[in-house]
Amino acid sequence: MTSEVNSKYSEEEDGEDEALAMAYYDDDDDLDTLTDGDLDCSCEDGVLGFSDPFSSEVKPRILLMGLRRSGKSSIQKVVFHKMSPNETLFLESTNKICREDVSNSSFVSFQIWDFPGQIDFFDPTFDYEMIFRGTGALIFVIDSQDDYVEALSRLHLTVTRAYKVNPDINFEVFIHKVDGLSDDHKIEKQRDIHKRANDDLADAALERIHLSFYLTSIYDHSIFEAFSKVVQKLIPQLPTLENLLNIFISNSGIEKAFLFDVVSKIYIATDSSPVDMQTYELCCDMIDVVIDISCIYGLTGDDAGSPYDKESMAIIRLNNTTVMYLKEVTKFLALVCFLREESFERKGLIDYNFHCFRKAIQEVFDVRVKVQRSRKLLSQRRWSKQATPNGTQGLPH
Ligand SMILES: Nc1nc2c(ncn2[C@@H]2O[C@H](COP(=O)(O)OP(=O)(O)OP(=O)(O)O)[C@@H](O)[C@H]2O)c(=O)[nH]1
Repeated sequence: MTSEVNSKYSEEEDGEDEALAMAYYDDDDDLDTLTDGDLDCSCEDGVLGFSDPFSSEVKPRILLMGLRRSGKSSIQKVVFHKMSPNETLFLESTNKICREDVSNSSFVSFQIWDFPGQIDFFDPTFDYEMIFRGTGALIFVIDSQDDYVEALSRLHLTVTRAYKVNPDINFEVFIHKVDGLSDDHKIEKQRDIHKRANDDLADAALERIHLSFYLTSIYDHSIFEAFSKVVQKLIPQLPTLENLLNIFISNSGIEKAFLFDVVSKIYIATDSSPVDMQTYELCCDMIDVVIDISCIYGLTGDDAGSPYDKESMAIIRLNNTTVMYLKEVTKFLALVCFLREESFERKGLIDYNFHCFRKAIQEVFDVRVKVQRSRKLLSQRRWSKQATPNGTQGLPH
């Protein structure tokens, strides 16, 4: 395997008024163009954050719940704090709700709430209605190496309570610690847990509650993949991003492309072809290589900046005629592509199309920022109206 990692790569000129048009790849080496209309980057509700119908904040909650020692804190530490899986052996039990903002370190913006193992819904000091009301996703972690009868009844109680308060929550069940199980055993456990959990809901006449199941472990990439899917469901512009990726790869002779949040290694979108775990793992490894090499060789002594910047790019040639190509999209996002060596000969074309892709993504982000600003203004106005008894005074300009 050979690799080139270039943190000082000069990009094409960013012409402000340049038409958004993507050149496309075909076997005849022709270059044609697609117009703005083909690149549908419209945003239905105009927010590239997360849908949060309950508050003016664009940051929904992701709750981590489950029995004691099921692995909740480990998941959070490994995915968002780069803790090595072995270090989680020394984590102390969580005894109060730990809230963490994930928005400062990466584009993917939400709050994670890590709950202590045993939550008592009947405890009057625990305002679960308030908590569930602003929740986007509830992740329930089940330890697959332990007896899960109690976990299933806890799952049922939690889900039914949460659903009553907020039927829009996505319910995600992580069948966790599967590293100790054989492949057959994993499938068998998943089938059994799936059946029992859904039977419990059917018995309570709550079949309409949809549970999604994932086999996870902190000792491989499965936890990152599962988290990626949880997060993707909360991005209202996902179809737009997928659409842009589809157009980009089909016009550039690329086989697969992922849009990654570099800090967490969560992929926020990919094209519509199926994801295979090995490809995803290779992408994660590539991001690690780029960040590590950039940290060692990319930062000068007086430079306290980030090892990942707008000039970051990398090419890795695998020994099976596949090329991996990574490029910076925004401060927090990278595009990682898989393509055949012969397609990579048309790198100029790919770079041009990438340039158009990046512009389109930027437009989607700009809409998000605009909407965030107007939401903030709106909530400030509401607040100032509430502050004056007759509501006649508006917000000072
Ligand atoms: N084998 C294996 N062990 C894991 C995995 N995830 C977590 N663990 C271990 O499970 C134990 C409990 O993990 P925690 O993260 O503290 O569990 P928790 O759910 O936060 O526990 P409480 O804070 O008590 O609710 C630790 O020893 C972890 O190392 C996994 O994927 N595989």
